[in-house]
Amino acid sequence: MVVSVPPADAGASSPAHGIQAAPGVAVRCASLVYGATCHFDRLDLDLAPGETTCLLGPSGVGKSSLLRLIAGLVQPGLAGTVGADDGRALAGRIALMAQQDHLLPWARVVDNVMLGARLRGDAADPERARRLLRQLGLENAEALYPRALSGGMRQRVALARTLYEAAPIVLMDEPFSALDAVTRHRLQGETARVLAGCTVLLVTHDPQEALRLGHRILVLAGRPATLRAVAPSPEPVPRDAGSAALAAAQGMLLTALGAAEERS
Ligand SMILES: Nc1ncnc2c1ncn2[C@@H]1O[C@H](COP(=O)(O)OP(=O)(O)OP(=O)(O)O)[C@@H](O)[C@H]1O
Repeated sequence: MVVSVPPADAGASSPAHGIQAAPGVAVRCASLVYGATCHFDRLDLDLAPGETTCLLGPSGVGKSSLLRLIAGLVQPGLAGTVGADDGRALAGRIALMAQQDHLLPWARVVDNVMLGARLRGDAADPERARRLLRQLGLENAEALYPRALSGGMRQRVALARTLYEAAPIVLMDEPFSALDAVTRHRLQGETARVLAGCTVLLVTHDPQEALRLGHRILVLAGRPATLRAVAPSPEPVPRDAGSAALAAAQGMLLTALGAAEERS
């Protein structure tokens, strides 16, 4: 999904991407019910303004559904209210990177990155798209079509397309899952830098990723599922993957995830 970004508010403090102040997001009374199965019910979630919240939990618990609810996508069985803490509408202020990359097969990489602008009828900025592609290690891929890309390259194009939107609220569903370990580590850092100051919800199955990137870490688990917070280590993000504090936090997070599996 690609959504439009209105002009910056006059006088608003700007996050690193220089567009708009990022609001907090409040999800209230969220539920996901299919037939007799209640995945979650009356769930509340707050995303702090300008911070990254990482969401973990067992497969099938409802993480992507929660993301879709915030994005305003309609899904049978999914309900709840979502609002911004600045009182303004969320529409046009969210960028979503879904699990599927949704690249257009007939458009070159650079045009896929600028797809949102094109769909809105906005002037596209090829230089900015190329800069993002370079940052994500795709400097030689801009003229290729998606059929010529590996799975990891496709995922990086989808990431570039999400970052190109410069939206103040960014929702990402396992954005680095198809990448090799070294590339993943590098792009986690790049992404954190580009998204500094944005309100981000990042779904991941990787505890270390959550610990590197999350100002807050939440685990969704149980049936019906509930949210539990796990303390991140105190350093600023992106955290050093090799730090002792991160290793200590990882032990606690793995224990929480083990308990979550048992509850689900
Ligand atoms: N149309 C449907 N009918 C019945 N159940 C559905 C339907 N669509 C989704 N579900 C169920 O909703 C649950 C939540 O799915 P969701 O994709 O949100 O989970 P998730 O936590 O993101 O999973 P994963 O980590 O594997 O991506 C799953 O158990 C899934 O089987």
